[in-house]
Amino acid sequence: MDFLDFSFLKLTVLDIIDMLLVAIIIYYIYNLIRGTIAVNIFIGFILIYVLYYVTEALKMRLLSSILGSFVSVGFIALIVVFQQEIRRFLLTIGKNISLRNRTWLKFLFKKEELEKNNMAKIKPIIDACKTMKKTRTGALIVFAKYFDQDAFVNSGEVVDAKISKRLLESIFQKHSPLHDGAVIISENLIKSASCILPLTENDKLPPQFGLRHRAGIGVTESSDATALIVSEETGEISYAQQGRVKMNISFTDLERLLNKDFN
Ligand SMILES: Nc1ncnc2c1ncn2[C@@H]1O[C@H](COP(=O)(O)OP(=O)(O)OP(=O)(O)O)[C@@H](O)[C@H]1O
Repeated sequence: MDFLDFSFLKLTVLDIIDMLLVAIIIYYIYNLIRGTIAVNIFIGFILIYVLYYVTEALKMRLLSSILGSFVSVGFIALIVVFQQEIRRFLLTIGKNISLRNRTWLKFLFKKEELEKNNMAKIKPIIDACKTMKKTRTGALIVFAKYFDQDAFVNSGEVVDAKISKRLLESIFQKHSPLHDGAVIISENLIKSASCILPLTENDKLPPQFGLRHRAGIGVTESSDATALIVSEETGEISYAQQGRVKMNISFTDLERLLNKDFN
């Protein structure tokens, strides 16, 4: 069978390491975009890429040249389509580096002291959520690790105030002029209020999720922020992270999540 050349199947140890590394990268990319519509585009692109290699190895010239040109242009298209995910990926790398620095900080300044300080920051937020849950006050609070001036300030009102239970409750109470939209917390401050966020396009969300939940999830798809949503309808608290949402969480869970993500 001269026309079939399977010489490309000869594997060396380096090839196996190479494939393992590619598999790990693909797994991480998949994990990053799981639950978002980007996953379908990603799977489609991987299939075309595999097909291209198969047709090239089988020397199907016409098909492989068509797929080849698609793959080369596809890389540019991928950058455009996945710009939000690429941005999140780069932010995750940066975040991991700063997390490592924080581990050193814990060695330098006792772990318990950092946790105590963190709890002092989280408590007013949890207490405000308890009240808003009871009074069925809708709220959307975003915790941004990097405060993106353009994204958050342009659409809302600058607040730049210390985090306090009463301030959060006042912002979200129904008659406040700032109650519509999201509050952004960053750098230990309530940076802005009444911010308009990008809505998620995820079509697999529960039907009861309206604009507040969609905005909370949307902001976590396009940035490394996390979002806390108090439902006006049910008082339920949801927590969104990387485009995924945990519904109806308890205050103990909320405390654990904020302790992990907001410091
Ligand atoms: N793009 C947006 N960015 C930030 N907040 C938004 C955005 N769109 C809508 N909101 C907020 O969501 C509110 C409307 O919420 P809606 O009832 O549609 O949401 P929901 O997810 O069903 O939540 P709830 O359970 O509280 O009703 C608006 O009053 C506004 O405060």
